[in-house]
Amino acid sequence: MEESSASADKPRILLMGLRRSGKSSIQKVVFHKMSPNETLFLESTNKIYKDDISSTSFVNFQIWDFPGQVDFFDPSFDSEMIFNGTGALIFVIDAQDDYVEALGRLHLTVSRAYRVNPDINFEVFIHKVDGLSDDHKIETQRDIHQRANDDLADAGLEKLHLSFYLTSIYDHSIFEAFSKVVQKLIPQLPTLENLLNLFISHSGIEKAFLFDVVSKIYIATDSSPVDMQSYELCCDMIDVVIDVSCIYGLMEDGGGCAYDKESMAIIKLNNTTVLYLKEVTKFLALVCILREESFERKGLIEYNFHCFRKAIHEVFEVGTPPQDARFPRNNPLGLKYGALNGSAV
Ligand SMILES: Nc1nc2c(ncn2[C@@H]2O[C@H](COP(=O)(O)OP(=O)(O)OP(=O)(O)O)[C@@H](O)[C@H]2O)c(=O)[nH]1
Repeated sequence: MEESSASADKPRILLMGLRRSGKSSIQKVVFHKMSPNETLFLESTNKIYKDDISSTSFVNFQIWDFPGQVDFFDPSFDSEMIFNGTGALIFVIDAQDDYVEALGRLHLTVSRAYRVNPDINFEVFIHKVDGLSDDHKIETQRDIHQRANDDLADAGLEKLHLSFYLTSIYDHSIFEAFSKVVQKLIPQLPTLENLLNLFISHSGIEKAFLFDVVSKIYIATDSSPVDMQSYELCCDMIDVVIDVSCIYGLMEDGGGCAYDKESMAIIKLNNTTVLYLKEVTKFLALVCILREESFERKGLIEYNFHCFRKAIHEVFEVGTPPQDARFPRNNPLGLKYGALNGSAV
């Protein structure tokens, strides 16, 4: 396959693992909105499948799905070319199967890749955990963690760091894990986090996520801890907004776009919580969770959102964080604080 130099420059995420471990399913569910049940009919991948998702997603990476059994000793396997320019290598282990063989393969793969490019982030997805009880999940993770690191220590590769995630395509865990993998590859992450912290503290918001709309990966959030329930709620909101927009928002001839500059939604839940979604860029949306009483200061939130959106555009356009020289140090965005009577000060 001919690659343009632009796409060759993008950092790659490699998905590797034994046959039937779930690689293609992960890719289809996260990036192509395939429903988990449909993956039962996926055929086995026989050659490297390169999926460039940058035209639909903020995630400017290529995802390479490798066929189950790559033969590293095959001369046609050019490990220099493949591992150089790789940002993250995700190794998928089927937790419902006997994983001894997978562990051997994991060791072979990461040690080979590390020798070519020690800067790769090595991520291990302990996958298909939907079939396991909670205790069994913890035990499996502990066992895989221990054995994989023992193998590395025996080979003198203590510096090679593996990160582990429990994942399944049948819940949000796969999106959450992919979010973490992608976040590590975003150089602007600390800036985004700071901007989100400033935005929520000035606007009385409890939690805010910056989402890649098409994949529902969150590329950043404020620095308060993420609880799965909040994340799931925000993912569900994106689904609702996009689905309603697809059904009722497009032109009769099918023209238009389900997600554009005008996209925004407010959902009030029956427990005094409000969900607030607004377009930030072509691919990104801000999704916030806040209390009903904070939402009384809607004007303030909208003003602060406007400043936040502008700053995000600057971060990505210029590629550098807003400079202190241009923004006062204690309030780099020019945000306004909400007073208790609802007016901005
Ligand atoms: N229970 C469960 N099954 C899964 C999960 N992910 C994938 N599967 C199933 O695992 C089977 C194999 O999935 P594939 O995505 O084809 O696996 P692959 O690793 O791409 O396989 P090759 O192309 O042969 O290398 C399919 O029947 C999927 O439905 C999961 O999270 N939970």
